Formats: sequence, structure tokens, C-alpha cells
Amino acid sequence: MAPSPFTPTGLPRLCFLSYRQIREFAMPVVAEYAGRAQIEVVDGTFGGALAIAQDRVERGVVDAFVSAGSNASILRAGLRAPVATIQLGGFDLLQALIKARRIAERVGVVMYGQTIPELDAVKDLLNIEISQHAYQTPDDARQRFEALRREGFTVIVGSSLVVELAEEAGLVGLLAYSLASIRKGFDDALELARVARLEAGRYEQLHSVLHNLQEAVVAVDRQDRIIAVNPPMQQLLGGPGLRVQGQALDALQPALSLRTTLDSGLEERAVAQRFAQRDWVAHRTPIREHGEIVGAALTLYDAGTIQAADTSLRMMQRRQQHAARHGFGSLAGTSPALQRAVASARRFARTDLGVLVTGESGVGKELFAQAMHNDSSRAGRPFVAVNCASFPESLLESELFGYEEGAFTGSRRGGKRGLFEAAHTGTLFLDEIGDMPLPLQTRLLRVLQEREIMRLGATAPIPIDVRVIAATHQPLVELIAQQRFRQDLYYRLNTLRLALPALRERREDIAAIATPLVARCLARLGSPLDAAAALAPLLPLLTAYGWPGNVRELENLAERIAVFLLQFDRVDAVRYTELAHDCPELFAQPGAAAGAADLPLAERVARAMELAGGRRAEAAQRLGVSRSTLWRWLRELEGEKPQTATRDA
Ligand SMILES: Nc1ncnc2c1ncn2[C@@H]1O[C@H](COP(=O)(O)OP(=O)(O)OP(=O)(O)O)[C@@H](O)[C@H]1O
Repeated sequence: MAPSPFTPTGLPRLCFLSYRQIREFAMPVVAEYAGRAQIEVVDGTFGGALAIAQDRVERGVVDAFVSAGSNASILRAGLRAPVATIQLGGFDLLQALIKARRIAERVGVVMYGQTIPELDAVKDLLNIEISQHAYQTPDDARQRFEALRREGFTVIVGSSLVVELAEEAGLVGLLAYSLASIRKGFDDALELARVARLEAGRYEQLHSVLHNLQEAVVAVDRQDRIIAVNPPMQQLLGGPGLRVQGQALDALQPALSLRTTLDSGLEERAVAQRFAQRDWVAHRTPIREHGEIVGAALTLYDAGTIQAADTSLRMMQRRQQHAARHGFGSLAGTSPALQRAVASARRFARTDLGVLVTGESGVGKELFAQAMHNDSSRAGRPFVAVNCASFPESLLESELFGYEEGAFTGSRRGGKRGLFEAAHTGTLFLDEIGDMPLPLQTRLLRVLQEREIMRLGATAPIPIDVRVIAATHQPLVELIAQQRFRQDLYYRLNTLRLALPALRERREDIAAIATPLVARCLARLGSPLDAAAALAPLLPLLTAYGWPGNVRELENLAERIAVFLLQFDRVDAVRYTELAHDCPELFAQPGAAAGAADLPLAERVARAMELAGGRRAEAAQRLGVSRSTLWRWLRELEGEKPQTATRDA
């Protein structure tokens, strides 16, 4: 696992706190551990040791302490920090006694805490008289020591303090610790320091998260006593000066109580709550450990912030609606007519001038507008498309320019920004500009000239930076002659002119546009057919067709063809003549059946006759052949007497 960024780095910091005797004895071990830890060696005198250690803890300069005997006990009892104890091993004591026996037959043993009953067994073994004593305080130790001295003991085995006293009195003091025990103490301290650092890292992380939250958070234990609180909640509970830790939340602020959560164990989310003259959204959550409820937490979210977030989410959704999805890469086809249009559009995209896109319905005017926007310096900014023909005049006006609150009956509170404002810094695509009512044309002209808009009912204009791309399928020059379009607006919009060719003027693009559409549709519907292979027999029909609805019509037809193809699992099994039911327009065109040369002759003729309602002249026209040819075919194919089965047109 990667270490938390909050875990302190560098060597673990140990503080070795002891009396002089053990400290001096332990120096070789301290030197041994110097590469693995940063070790501070401190002289600990009884009582003073704790104050020294506390100072280190408060300054946060020590990860773990290592100490022995009474010092270790005092540190453990009084510090909120890990303390490793240098333990006295039984073998250590035995070695010290063997040394003592060489000097004297009577040995005093003075240890911190309690006596060691097992020593009695050693007594006989070593042929030594042992007088054992335990002490709790330094005074206690001194008294024990004095008593032994009075009794004539000259050698004392014991802790660091005892050895110190013995030496002061000119007696022999033997330290009961071995270097091995001291090493063990340092190893324990290193491990404690490692764990302490991990915990400190975790705590820091939580602390930092909690303290940086904008929300007010409080956590309580099982008894509703506050165990954690962050600054915003501290403020709500009584200000920074008040000590809230350990207090019952219920008593401090009954309105924020978590008792019900503690009792029921149920989470409450997004509950509106009024507190301290503000509106909040409250979450109350039980805290569980191993399934048991051990506490609960309350989070208060500022209602204003939530409302702002809601608005921003809606704005984001709206911005996504106002984004241009297509680029020039979305344009299928390689015909010279299309390529010329693309080349012009690419050039226009580099300017910031208005563009008037002309062309029949469905030729791709909006697609080109999006592509120009995405190729321009305004890419990534809003692209707002509005169809001027799809709104009644009054609505179009408020859609485009927005309104102030109270501008008209039923106007929304706070007013509404218009599409010009929505398109600010981006592009506004005004489709079907020829359908814009004259009064709005006047307003539009003013916006284009002044570069500012005035919301309905507003008194001050709003500056606006928008590139306008307009489109029309109507001949604006004729509308001008009929006084249905303002000439000055026409010149304003018409700075750059992009005329898009109708699909029938670039029939070579039909396959390139239709094939991916059919392929996508087949894949979506789970058909195994290859779109290009399945479309090939239909290409003469598709190419011959007039496409009054241009690419949009082709898209629609491609979907129908794909759905028709669904019933076949192999291309050579497709009965193309049946497509006439789904796409009659393809078959109804003059010469259609003749175009579908890949279809068997019998089917083509039957189809043409059916579509012509039995009229031979019309059927011949559909097939693109003379009446006499048709008659001949009919006789050959059907052996039919034409006069009885058909009518002459
Ligand atoms: N060259 C092309 N390649 C692929 N798809 C195209 C191409 N041209 C147009 N389309 C697609 O045809 C459909 C109609 O295009 P678009 O809406 O841009 O036409 P329009 O001229 O703006 O139509 P209208 O005048 O009716 O608003 C869209 O789905 C568009 O993606």
C-alpha cells in the first residue's frame, strides 16, 4: 500500500529516557540503532521524566519513547504516546547475581514494582544469600537501599536508580539489565513508532478532510457525547472558545440531537432543517463498528449552497444542449460539389464574420454551421441553434432576447436569459431566418450592430459577444422584393455566403452517406448483414431518386431499409421487390425499376405494373422503356394477353 501523504517521512523519532546508569550502559545499543532511528537520549529523573516527555509529545517531535523500570511505568501512565519498556529478563538477573557472587556471599536485590519469588530457587543453586526488595517511589528505593546498607550488604543488584544510589554510598551496584534486553526495548520502540506514524497519518488525513469541509460536521459516541467537530460546526455550537468535546450534543443544542439516530440506527438523508436562522439540509448517519452502533454523525449542508449546486447542474445540462457535436469529419461524401462547400466553410471558420448558409431543407446547413463553429476560435464555447420558424412571434422574441421578472403576465420569477445570452462568447445559429417576423428582424439588426441585447422589460442593455450564422432554404432576395425581409439585415447576415448543394446535385455521395447509416442501424438491431453488400443492389434506385428532403430524407430511408433487411440473414436471400411496401417513393420514381437492374426482370416489371395501377404507359415510363418493349416483356414473362389484364393510359 502506498504511504499516505499525511504519514510523516524520515527516520522514526525515538526518545530514550532513563537514569544515568542504564543510559551509559545502553550507549553501544544507541550507536547501533543510529542508522534506523533518530534517537534523543534524555536524562530522566523521577518525576521530571514525565514533564520532559510531555513537552516532546506536545511539540510532536517524538514517535515513541523507550524507557525502563519506574520511568517506563510513569511514562505509560501519564503520556498519550507509545512507550516501549526495556524488560528485565530472568537470565539478565541471573547473570548479575553470578557477577555479584564473585564479590560477596550476601547480595541485596532492589527492583521496581515487585519482588521475584523465583529468585529463592536460585539462592541455593548459587550458594548465595539474597535479600529482595521492591520499591514504588525513589524515596521508597532510598529507604530500601539504606536498610540493606545498615544490614551490612556491600553488593546491590538492581535498577538504574538503585545502582546510582549504591555508587553514591561507595558500595558496589550491579545493573540487572543486559544489552540484549535493551536491544529488545529499542526494537519494540521502533515497531511502536511505525504503527504510531501510520495512525498519525490516518488521523491527519481525517482531521484535514473534516476541517476543510464547508459543511458543518459533528460526531458523537454511543452516549451522545461529542467526539469530533469541525470549525463550521464549532461555530454553530457556540463559537471557537467553547470546549465542546465530551459534552452531550443533546444538551448543548437539542435541535441538532442525534439521539434518535443512535436509538433507531436509521440513516436520515436530506432533511430540511432550520437552525440558527438559516436553512440547512441535514444528514444523520449512525456509525457502526462490526455491526454495532458506536456513535452517530450529523452533517449540515448550507441550503443556499445546495441550491447553487442545483442551478449549476441545470446550467451544465443546458450547456450540453448548447454544444456543437459535429465537425467537418461528420460530413460524409467526396463529391466535388460537397468538397467545394467544405473548402469555403473551412475558410469562413477562420474568420469571425457572419455567414449565411443557403440550401434546401435537409442539406446539412446546421451540420455545416456546427462544423464551422468547432473549427473556429469559438470552439468549446456555446453553440446555440434556434429555428425561427418553430416559434410564434412573441415567444421567439422572449426566447432570443430573454425577459426581466414581471415583463409580462406569467413571466418567470427572476426573469429568464435569452438564447443570445446563452450563446455569449459562442455562436448563435438562426435557422429559417426567412421566417423571422419583420419586427424581430429589426431587433436582430440592432443587436448585430450594437453588440448588446435588451431583455424584454429591461432598462439596461447587456453586452453580448456572439457570432451569428444564419440559414435559409428560401430565396431571401425574393422575400426582400416582397418586403418580407429587411434588406439591411440581409446585407448584415450575408457577409459570407455558403450555398450547399442539394443531394441530387451530388448523387455520388449517396452511397457514402447511406452505407454507414444502414451499417449502424443493422448493428444496433443485431443483424449480421453487411450494409455495403446489402445496399449494392439498391444503389441504382437510391441514385436515381430525386431526394426532395435531401440528407435528412436519406437518413430516414436508410433506417427503413435497415429495418426491412432485418428479416433476412443473408444478402443473397433478400427479396428487394418487397422493399416497395416500406419505401414506395423509391419505386414510384420514373425509371426506378429500370434502375434496379439487379432485380430479376419479372419482379421489376411486376413491381412497375403494380405501382402504375396496371397502366402500361405509366409502367413503361417507370421502367424507362418504351411501351412496346414493356408489352413484349409482359408477353414473354407472363404469356399474358395484355388487353385483358392491363389498361392503356
Ligand atoms: N454530408 C453529410 N454527411 C452525413 N450526414 C449529413 C450530411 N449532411 C447532412 N447530414 C445529416 O442530415 C441531417 C440534416 O442536416 P441538417 O439538419 O444540418 O440540415 P439543414 O439543412 O439544417 O435542414 P433544415 O433546413 O431542415 O433545418 C442531419 O442529421 C445531418 O447530420
